[in-house]
Amino acid sequence: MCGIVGVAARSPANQAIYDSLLLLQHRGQDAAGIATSHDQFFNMYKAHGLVRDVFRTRNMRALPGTSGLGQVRYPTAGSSDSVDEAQPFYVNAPFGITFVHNGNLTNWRELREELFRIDRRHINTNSDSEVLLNVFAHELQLASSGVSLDENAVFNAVSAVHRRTKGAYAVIAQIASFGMVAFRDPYGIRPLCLGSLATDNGVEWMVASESVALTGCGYTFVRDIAPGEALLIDLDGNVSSRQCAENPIFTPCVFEYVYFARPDSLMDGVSIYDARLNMGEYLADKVAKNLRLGEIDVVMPIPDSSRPSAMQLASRLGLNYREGFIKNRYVGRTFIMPGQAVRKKSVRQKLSAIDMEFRGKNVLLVDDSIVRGTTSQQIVEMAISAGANKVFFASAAPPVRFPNVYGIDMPTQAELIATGRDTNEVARAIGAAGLVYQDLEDLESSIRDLNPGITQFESSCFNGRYVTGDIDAAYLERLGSTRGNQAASISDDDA
Ligand SMILES: O=P(O)(O)OC[C@H]1O[C@H](OP(=O)(O)OP(=O)(O)O)[C@H](O)[C@@H]1O
Ligand SMILES: NC(=O)CC[C@H](N)C(=O)O
Ligand SMILES: [Mg+2]
Repeated sequence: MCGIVGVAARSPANQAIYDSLLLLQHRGQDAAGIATSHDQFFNMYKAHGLVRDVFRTRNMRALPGTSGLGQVRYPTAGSSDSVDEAQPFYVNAPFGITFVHNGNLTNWRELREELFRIDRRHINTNSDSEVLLNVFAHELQLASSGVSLDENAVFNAVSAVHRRTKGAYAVIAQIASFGMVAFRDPYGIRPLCLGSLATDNGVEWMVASESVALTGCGYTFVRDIAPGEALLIDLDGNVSSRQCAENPIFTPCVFEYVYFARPDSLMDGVSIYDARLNMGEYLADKVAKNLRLGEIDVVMPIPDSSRPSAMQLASRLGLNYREGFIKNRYVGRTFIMPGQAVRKKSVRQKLSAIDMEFRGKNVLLVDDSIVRGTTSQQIVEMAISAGANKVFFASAAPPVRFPNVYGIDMPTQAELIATGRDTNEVARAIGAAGLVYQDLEDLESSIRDLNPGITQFESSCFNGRYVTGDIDAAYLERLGSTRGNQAASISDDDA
């Protein structure tokens, strides 16, 4: 789940891009990059690491220009080792394009083959994003051949991208000496929004994965980009847009609301914070049905993402709410780290228990989700060694039982703790005295209650339904044997 940003400003853009990437850091911790546009040149710098480690003053100085793009990466194709797969990407023809992508294409292997055989384009990495850029570049070449590059050609190229590609993509691209284009796949699986800032020199624009990047940099949130829509910001700052998909069907990723997005973001008309409070409300009702409330002394969140849900659950049930785990603020998010060994080690480095909150008590721990069980297994253990009498567990999301193919790196069923286990068996596997999972219907209602316009969700990791229609057992098997093995080898190396 990468974070992407594009800035079309009236003064140097590098600092605003850097600042917004810091605000999107929770979406990708593996690599960061910025490409700015100055005169007819692009300047680019990308490397492994967190934003604050990647960019030194000298790198920032080498990024002049009033517009540019940035990305923080969480790999879902290729590997985290290759800096060539960090973003932005660049192609020199047609015109010169820099490009950032959040999401994951599901037909990128076929497209790569097609690009080479028919379109005569070579892809030099295993990144699906490089494939997506080359499809866009090829289609832009076709759409502008024999005519001058204009808005029509750009929008026609995006329409062709929608026809050829499958999967999830939120994209921002810069076309040299022409402008910035941003678009979202026809299902709007990954988020993208627009903000503006009035300055003495005119209006500046920012496009970003989450509204927190806009507001944190002083921009005002304008609107979400619609599924299938493309937006063009020309060199004078004029914005135009067009629906480029034939049949857009809004189907946002439910996991953005559960875990990925920051609580202070507004996404597709929904406050993430409010959605998580609602998740706590619904979960509370299920907890009340499944556990004996009189047995619970205290409710605790697992920092950070579960806090709003845990707090709301406790308040609805009239139970005490305490913080029993303290988070080391210098350790990043565990779930998006590459490799199981490093994820496992990080939970211990990241969270420690305050013994006095546990001693002799029956605690209900609340997390936003249980995926591989890395966090919950260790946290229950820590609670018990801190002196807890009984440890119950509640998850604000349903059991994760299916691989994700749209930008969350969980390629195999085998890695998911709920695979082949019912709720009681998962409870035993994580060492909990009782476990309550949210129902999918309630999870979706938590979000839909705040925006009834969302009629369906991309909830494949919970229900195995893949909205793009191209995912079958053979696809998942191939994904597991390629990416799953790769993930396993990362964990071995890191162990
Ligand atoms: O079952 P698992 O495979 O452990 O995955 C689920 C856990 O991972 C995430 O936390 P993370 O540490 O990534 O981030 P957070 O600080 O935002 O909660 C999520 O919030 C759960 O706690
Ligand atoms: N999580 C993402 O959005 C990843 C983007 C792209 N698929 C990559 O692997 O770099
Ligand atoms: Mg967590």
